[in-house]
Amino acid sequence: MSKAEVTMEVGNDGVAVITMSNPPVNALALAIIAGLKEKYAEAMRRNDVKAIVVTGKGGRFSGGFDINVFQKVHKTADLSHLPDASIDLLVNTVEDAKKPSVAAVEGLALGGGLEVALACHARIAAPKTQLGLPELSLGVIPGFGGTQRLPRLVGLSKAVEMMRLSKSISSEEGYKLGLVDAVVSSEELLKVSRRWALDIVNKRKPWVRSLHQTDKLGSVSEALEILKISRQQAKKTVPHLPQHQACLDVIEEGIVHGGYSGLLKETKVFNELVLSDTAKGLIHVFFAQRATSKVPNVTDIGLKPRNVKKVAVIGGGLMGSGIATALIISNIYVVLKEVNSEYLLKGIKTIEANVRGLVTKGKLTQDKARKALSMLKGVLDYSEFKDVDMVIEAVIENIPLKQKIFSEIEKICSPHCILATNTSTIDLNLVGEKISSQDRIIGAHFFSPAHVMPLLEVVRTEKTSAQVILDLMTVGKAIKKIPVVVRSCTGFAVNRTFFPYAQGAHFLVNLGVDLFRIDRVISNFGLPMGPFQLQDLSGYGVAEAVGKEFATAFQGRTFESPLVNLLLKNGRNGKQNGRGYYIYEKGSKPRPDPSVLPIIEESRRLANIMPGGKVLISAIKGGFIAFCI
Ligand SMILES: CCCCCCCCCCCCC[C@H](O)CC(=O)SCCNC(=O)CCNC(=O)[C@H](O)C(C)(C)COP(=O)(O)OP(=O)(O)OC[C@H]1O[C@@H](n2cnc3c(N)ncnc32)[C@H](O)[C@@H]1OP(=O)(O)O
Repeated sequence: MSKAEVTMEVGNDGVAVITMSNPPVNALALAIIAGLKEKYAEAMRRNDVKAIVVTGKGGRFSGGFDINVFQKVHKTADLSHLPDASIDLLVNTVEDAKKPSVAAVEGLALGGGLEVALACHARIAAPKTQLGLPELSLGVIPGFGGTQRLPRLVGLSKAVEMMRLSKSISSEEGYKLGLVDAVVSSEELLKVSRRWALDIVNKRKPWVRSLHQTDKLGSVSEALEILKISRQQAKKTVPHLPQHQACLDVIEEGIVHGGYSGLLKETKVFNELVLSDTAKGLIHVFFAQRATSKVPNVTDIGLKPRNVKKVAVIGGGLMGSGIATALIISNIYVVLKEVNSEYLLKGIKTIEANVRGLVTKGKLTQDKARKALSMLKGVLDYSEFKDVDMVIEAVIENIPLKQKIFSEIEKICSPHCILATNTSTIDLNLVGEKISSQDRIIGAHFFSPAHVMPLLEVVRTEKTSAQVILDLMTVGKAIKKIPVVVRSCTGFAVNRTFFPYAQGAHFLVNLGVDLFRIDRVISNFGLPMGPFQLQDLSGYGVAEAVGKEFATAFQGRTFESPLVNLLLKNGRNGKQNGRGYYIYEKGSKPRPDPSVLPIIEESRRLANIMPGGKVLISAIKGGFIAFCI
């Protein structure tokens, strides 16, 4: 691991180029921050230095403050790891220095990295550079002045949107907004930045200290109105996350009392949030998510991923069409196979609707949508399977059917073709029982909607080869998923965890607890929705199939609720046919469906676990909540 360092080179033009180097993202480790202070002090002392350019090595400016430091703080609860650099470094040393600084920004400038650039007197960026303040996604707020400088450069509304959604913008958009002073090619970046710095010295360019700019803030009353609306949005969408309101409070402090006061409050609030449970949890997730990409004896044995250009998806239902969508929008050619023209057309229509939905949400351009759909071919047989690099089977959770399909595709596909199943629960050894090439069997368990949800369970058996695992992990990353490698057992990781949770919910309902109250308790606890609304989304057929698998795998240890089967008999299948626990009407939130209550009563009668169940409500309620936590 090359060490973190800050270098400085002074050119004949009198410009000192200070370069941060801390691969792979030039994170602002404490050594980098100390190095910046040291080089700046030297640059200020030297008479041959007229101006400074700050840049990052390796085509990236900086990915922000070193998040490892937060982990150190969490372990020790010792904030001294976080001495104040916002004022000391970025105000006193950079922004208020007697010599101007220009940031030469390439690749990405995120968090503290962008904040260093904001403290400079101009920013020159290479094309498509990623600029953002994603600190709220880590449970904190920008702590190097971003809450004050960003609104003063791009305007309050845009700044609040970028911070609250941890949404980056490109250097091109930054130029339009006034965050970036010029966008030039990588080759020109340093030259233009040096010239810009000298132009500031010679008064040919403005010497801008963004902390003191107010022209983009509008009037205080307008600003307070924007913040009021943002507060209401945060209260509604993320009521459990303290960093959102805290960020708005800090921004307001600076608007009402001035940028410097805002900085002082920012540092205080930042240090409080660093120790919050939310920050501890989200920073753990940050590293845990990256740790999943390191799989012993797979990613560390020198294997190179093979190029997967063409994938066959078998089954154009909810999951198959979602998987096909995820592949084609990432430029992977898809052959979608169904058993008849009606189902095939339905699958293709679903994919087209998925792609249109992404365009409507601004997640895909029209051109990319057209290109994606051009990479989809519907078939009714295996004739196009000879040259596919991977097959993903996504048919119903029926073991004999899956075994039949795998026998067929093993005969038709090339010997290197990856044979994947999207099963959510069935043991892969069972799925592949009838084929010989067990090393190519792997689970590609997507989560509905497959073209949206980021998690991809990569399920391996004892025989799955390291190459196949690596190939699927690579495809997962290419289609913007987070691949997590798990072993093959009933339920793999997610459903094995989810199943007892769902069981508990059904247990309580059959004990007499109000179903809709359970959903309210869970959504008030902070999950996106309760177990029954979620069951409406995934459909009752899945719930019944998964329930049977678990009952078989854990005989005598599961509670078999009659409710799902009664619902199916009553012609209900959740949101899919508009008849679930809730009523689904376009444009409005799901409403409890009173016509489901008699079915629930019937389930209680059949389950007969506790007549009425009233006596246990308090204990159960406590137990259930504890259970969910
Ligand atoms: C004078 C002395 C005084 C000392 C002062 C002390 C400070 C004072 C108080 C602190 C104030 C800080 C204020 C600041 O506002 C806070 C922040 O900046 S928080 C961090 C904000 N940045 C981010 O959230 C970005 C996080 N990273 C990413 O989004 C992505 O990594 C990326 C940068 C977009 C790159 O993505 P990829 O190319 O996919 O690469 P990976 O994600 O796999 O990452 C590769 C590798 O790098 C590690 N890494 C990435 N970012 C950071 C980081 N910011 N800090 C530490 N490490 C980082 C990542 O974990 C991977 O590591 P690996 O898994 O390979 O070991």
